[in-house]
Amino acid sequence: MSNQLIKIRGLQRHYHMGEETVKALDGVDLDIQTGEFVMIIGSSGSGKSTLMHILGLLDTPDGGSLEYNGIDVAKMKDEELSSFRNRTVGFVFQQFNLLPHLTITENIALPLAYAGGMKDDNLEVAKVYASKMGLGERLGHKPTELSGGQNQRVAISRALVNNPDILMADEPTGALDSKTGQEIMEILHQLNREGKTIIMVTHDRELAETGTRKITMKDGEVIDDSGHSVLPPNNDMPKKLTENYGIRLPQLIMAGVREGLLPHKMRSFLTMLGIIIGVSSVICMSSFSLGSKKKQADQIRALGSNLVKLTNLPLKDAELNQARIRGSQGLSLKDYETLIQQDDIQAYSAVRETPMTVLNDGHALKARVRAVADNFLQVNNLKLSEGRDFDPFDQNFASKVCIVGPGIASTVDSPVIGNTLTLGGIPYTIVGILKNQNINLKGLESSGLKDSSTDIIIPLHTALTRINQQKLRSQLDEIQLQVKDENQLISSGANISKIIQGLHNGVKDFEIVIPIDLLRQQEEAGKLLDILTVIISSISMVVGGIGIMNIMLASVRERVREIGIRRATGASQNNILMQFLAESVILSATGGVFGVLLSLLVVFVTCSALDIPVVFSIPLLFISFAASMSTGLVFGLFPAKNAAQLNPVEALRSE
Ligand SMILES: Nc1ncnc2c1ncn2[C@@H]1O[C@H](COP(=O)(O)OP(=O)(O)OP(=O)(O)O)[C@@H](O)[C@H]1O
Repeated sequence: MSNQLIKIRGLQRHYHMGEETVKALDGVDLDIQTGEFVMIIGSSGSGKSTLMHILGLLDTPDGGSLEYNGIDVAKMKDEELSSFRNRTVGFVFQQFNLLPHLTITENIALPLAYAGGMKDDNLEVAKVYASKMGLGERLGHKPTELSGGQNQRVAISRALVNNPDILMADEPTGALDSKTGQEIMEILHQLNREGKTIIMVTHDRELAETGTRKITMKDGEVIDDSGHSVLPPNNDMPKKLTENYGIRLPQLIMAGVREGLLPHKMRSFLTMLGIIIGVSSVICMSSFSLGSKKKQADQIRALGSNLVKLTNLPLKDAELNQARIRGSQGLSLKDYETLIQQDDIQAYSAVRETPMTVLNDGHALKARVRAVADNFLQVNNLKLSEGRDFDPFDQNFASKVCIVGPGIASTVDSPVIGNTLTLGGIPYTIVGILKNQNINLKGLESSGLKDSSTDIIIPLHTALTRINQQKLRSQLDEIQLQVKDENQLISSGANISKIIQGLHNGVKDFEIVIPIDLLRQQEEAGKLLDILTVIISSISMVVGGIGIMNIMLASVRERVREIGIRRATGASQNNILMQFLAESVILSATGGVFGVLLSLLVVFVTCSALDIPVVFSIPLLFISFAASMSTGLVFGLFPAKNAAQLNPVEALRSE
């Protein structure tokens, strides 16, 4: 059974700096066996650290070969290299390289997280290692609260936590006083006795003698090698270099919040502002628009749903003469009687406005007198608060009766029902009072709907038989038809128009008004505003996204060393990419959540103040949130890629 662990042939690492080439390693041949404690010594700049970094797969050589247990590392992909750093080798550095914002336990648990372990289990394992190193009292502390020796123990615990075969230590006692240094060395010797292969770089000649083997380097070459120590054969199977491996999503999100958001609260908030404004403005504008449209539609329905109205077109005298000559009398009872025979009509009425003086007990009243036929109340969605509707007798025998709006009723002595009003010099008995509709008609003028509060309604037949008709004036001012199906309004309107054109010998002296359709047309016109809102919100999101990209680039720059440490403990390029991507998505998604919450607040407050119904487009809430997340994803990709592509050694060396 072979003891051979590492085989190096002709290893080279050259740095090109302009014209000059620095040969950090220049053709190194070396074999290292399992269980050795190899001390690498040499003057400053002789290539010791470079060799260690290449052995630890933190750096790649320019030439030569490196094999671990017979496996050529040049053929390994990033995931395999990362898995190797995570499980087969543990690093201990002169400057400890601990993450300052993590506790001792979390620092020790870092390689376990990259090995895919569950957070709670990882922390338990980390505590065991910390206790073994005498750090049991310091588990919740941060590295800045510990002494150098204690920090180095933490680093050793972290290097050991995945139970690697090899420990690589670069000047592990360099930053410690001699007594603490001796304690650390004692730990390393103990680990070597327990079977770990240790490769250590040192300047200290005395320390160099304490290993089982000493290698001396100069100018990138091995100039002296004390040779293999006699070791028992190794029967352990080599560790598999790749297994199920990777950091879990909840840990990634937690890390994103703790390391990306919380340490820089103000900066994060300001970065989110673009997203918050974008998301909240699009939701608010859509809710206001939906709310006011709903309000108008509700009001129009309250004033009579499924309504198609025919009115006389206001024509000048000459045009009116022409129309009469061509045989059109304007809207007439004949038109009305023809239309109400149509199958798609469920209720109908005809109206003629009758300007008359109205007297109540000798006092003039400001009122609109309307003579109406058939189902006027039903078609106009009017209800009576008292009394009765006209009956067929009233209509057929031209009764002198009237129904009054609540505004008129309030001016009449009670009991109002049975009282009389004088219309055009003739007394009319009040038989009914209209219920107050409580509708604010502001904004609905274009729909042709009017408030009926000051109306006085009399039977159409009464008006046509008792009141003198003006010359040229058409019989009816308005024909109101209630269509069975709201969806058929437009086609019914077209059909009605065709019939009347026929009856009027092609004279276009009438117009068709469909209040709900008018509203729809207004909505169509309002779409431009919707598009504008979406464009402005998108611009805001892009600005927010650029802000996120900027901050993430700054964050990557600030955390280069952290990236190096993570790579050394087993993070793959993909892990780093995901970590920074998670941070930017968390940033933008949090902005999205704030944006949604802000819009909910603004919409509730504003709509209550303006008496507009609160309407949210639920799909839009989700779309806005998804858009904010995507912004983080898209704009976070570039900084995250930058982070992932950093060279681990250069990242570790950065200040
Ligand atoms: N990124 C780099 N770019 C250019 N030259 C480099 C780089 N890294 C190392 N070198 C050079 O390679 C040579 C070997 O460096 P290395 O760090 O391996 O030496 P060392 O023996 O570990 O030195 P020390 O004991 O001072 O840490 C040095 O001359 C160094 O300047």
